[in-house]
Amino acid sequence: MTTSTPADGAAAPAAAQGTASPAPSPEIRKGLAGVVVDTTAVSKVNPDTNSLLYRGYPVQELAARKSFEEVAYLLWHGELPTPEQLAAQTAVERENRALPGEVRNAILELPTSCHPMDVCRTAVSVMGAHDPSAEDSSPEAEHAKALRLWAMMPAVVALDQRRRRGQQIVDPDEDLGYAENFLHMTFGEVPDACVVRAFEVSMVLYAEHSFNASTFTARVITSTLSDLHSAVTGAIGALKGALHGGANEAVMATFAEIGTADRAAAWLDEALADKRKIMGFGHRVYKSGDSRVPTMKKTLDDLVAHLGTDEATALDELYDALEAAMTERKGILPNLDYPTGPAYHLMGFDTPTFTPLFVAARVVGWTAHVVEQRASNALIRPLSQYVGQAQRAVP
Ligand SMILES: CC(=O)SCCNC(=O)CCNC(=O)[C@H](O)C(C)(C)COP(=O)(O)OP(=O)(O)OC[C@H]1O[C@@H](n2cnc3c(N)ncnc32)[C@H](O)[C@@H]1OP(=O)(O)O
Ligand SMILES: O=C([O-])CC(=O)C(=O)O
Repeated sequence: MTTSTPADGAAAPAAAQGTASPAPSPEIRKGLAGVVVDTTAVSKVNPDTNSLLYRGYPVQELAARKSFEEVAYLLWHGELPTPEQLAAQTAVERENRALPGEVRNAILELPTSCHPMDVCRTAVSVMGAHDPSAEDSSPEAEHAKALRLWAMMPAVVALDQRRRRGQQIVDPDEDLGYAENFLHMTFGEVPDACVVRAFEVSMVLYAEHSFNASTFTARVITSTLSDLHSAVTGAIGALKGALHGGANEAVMATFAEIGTADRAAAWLDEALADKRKIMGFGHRVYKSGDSRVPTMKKTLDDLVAHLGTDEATALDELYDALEAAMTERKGILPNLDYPTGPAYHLMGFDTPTFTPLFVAARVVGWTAHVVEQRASNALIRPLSQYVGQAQRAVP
């Protein structure tokens, strides 16, 4: 026999105390949907106006006018940097781009068959084990660790894609900006400005998104007074799933399954009949469109026009056909993972590298939230309603 009780920690029901009233049922919000759990000053997601503000600035304006480095500074410090502040951050970022030997060796020991998100997770864990101030949680130490971690992530992602392709590892180039250097380490050369710009826009758009599942994971871990690298390691695990960051690579699997634009509607009807979730569509917070999609779709279209290949045009047509069919059948709109998937493919990244690219950007948001959580901490520990066996004697 199973029993249903009030939430653990709640007052015992009157019935259990010998009176007749039934046990009150606690309100359960599955998946914490619609629950406000804390305040934040890092970003504001507004589904009513389809807007996203980073520290008060509209993200599409930041994507158009600011570098990813400037946006990272803004998210960490609350204000855009002065030229001196940016130069100081840039100097530290460039100094820390090369992976320490122990991180590089740990990656090279992993099987090339493991998922690149496992590589990211392991790399961050090893960075934490070797970080001289791993256990120092002062705001200064946390910012310094966040900056080092952010600076090293491109080398992790690039090294892993190259080793899986059997290519020689490319060292960072201190004369290049963040986005150019990332692409240089991955592809052995800096691509055209249009590709660099598209990549940088994706980094800005992916950098932060309030209390999404991976950021909340980082905040839960921080709330126990654990360290920053543990919080980021856990967040990477949460981002890997297909309902969150893993959707950007799942989008490419969908496109591969469909093949061509003319097959999109029929494919969708069958997938929906089979009750499949269509990756890259839908969102827990935005119900009438993701604020970031118009900017990223325009960036994808620019990339397609710039490349001018049949493959790029066909991919864009397939994108439009599936979006139109999904809007018509279900009224469910694309999220950011929908345009970033094909954009990363056209830039030349392997599909399993897409979610690690999301990590490289979101590490900024995660660490901004770690600092915010620590500054005003309360252990995150919700209640549950027990529905298991009633109390019984051990035989
Ligand atoms: C950057 C990011 O992390 S954005 C999210 C990336 N994830 C994805 O793209 C995965 C696909 N999308 C989904 O699974 C969902 O839309 C989520 C998980 C993102 C949001 O889910 P929720 O807010 O919990 O919405 P929920 O799952 O309750 O959906 C409501 C209804 O819409 C349907 N629905 C939502 N998204 C989809 C989808 N992508 N494909 C098909 N149906 C969908 C659900 O089946 C449900 O239908 P029902 O009421 O008939 O049962
Ligand atoms: O907010 C969410 O739930 C998911 C998302 O779009 C993100 O993390 O960028």
